[in-house]
Amino acid sequence: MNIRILNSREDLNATAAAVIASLLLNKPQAMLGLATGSTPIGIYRHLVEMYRKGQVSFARAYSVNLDEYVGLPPEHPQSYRSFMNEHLFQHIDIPLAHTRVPDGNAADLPAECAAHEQAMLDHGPVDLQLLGIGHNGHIGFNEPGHGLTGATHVVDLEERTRTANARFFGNIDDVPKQAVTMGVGTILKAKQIILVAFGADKEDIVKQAFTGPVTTKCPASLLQCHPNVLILLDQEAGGWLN
Ligand SMILES: N[C@@H]1[C@@H](O)[C@H](O)[C@@H](COP(=O)(O)O)O[C@@H]1O
Repeated sequence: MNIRILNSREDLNATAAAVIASLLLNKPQAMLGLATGSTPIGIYRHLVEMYRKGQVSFARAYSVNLDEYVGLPPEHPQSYRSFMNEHLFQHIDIPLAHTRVPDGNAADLPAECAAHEQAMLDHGPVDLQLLGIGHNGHIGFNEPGHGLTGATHVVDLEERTRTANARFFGNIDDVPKQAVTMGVGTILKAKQIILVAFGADKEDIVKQAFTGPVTTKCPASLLQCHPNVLILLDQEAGGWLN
């Protein structure tokens, strides 16, 4: 596990974008595992800028997203499909047919979960998985528990997670109670993982996840078992290392 503290969020965003761009230079058909939430927005902005300057192309790349809310149609403004279109896909040259966000509105959710896993078999494995971290240590929507499900599955969201994400919906009652998420086993199959965290409110959970015990009570701690993880932190989230 390689932990780097960057001087600013801009440095952090630029560093993560540069790692993704250099992967695509070496392997244009790479499969990217992508994340949502506020954390990756700046990284996507950098990638769009690099694309506009001709420094990176996604024309042959594939992408697969970590998660999606259950019950939101893809065109819902708060769906993660809408998020990805708005912040990345509609600004770059990735063919939309090469992008996969779970369909949380599918009539047969177990079949949708299986199809998500199959996409990673067909075009993967995931070469690089980008991750944020929730305040309770969740990755994707894998909430802390006595056990974790390995593969893509439907999960009940913790109230704390719904509250944290209510800022995007305006009203806690509008936040879905369930999500489809890659499992921790799915995430650990990625060849390389970059976890990004910024802000003082992430300091405690980042410290716990990467210096504490490996435990399902903190799903991000399982990343300690992966051979190729890069943790990128700003000064605040990495304050415990100073
Ligand atoms: N499912 C997402 C995660 O993929 C994300 O990493 C996390 C942190 O979000 P943020 O980046 O907004 O702090 O919460 C969300 O619930």
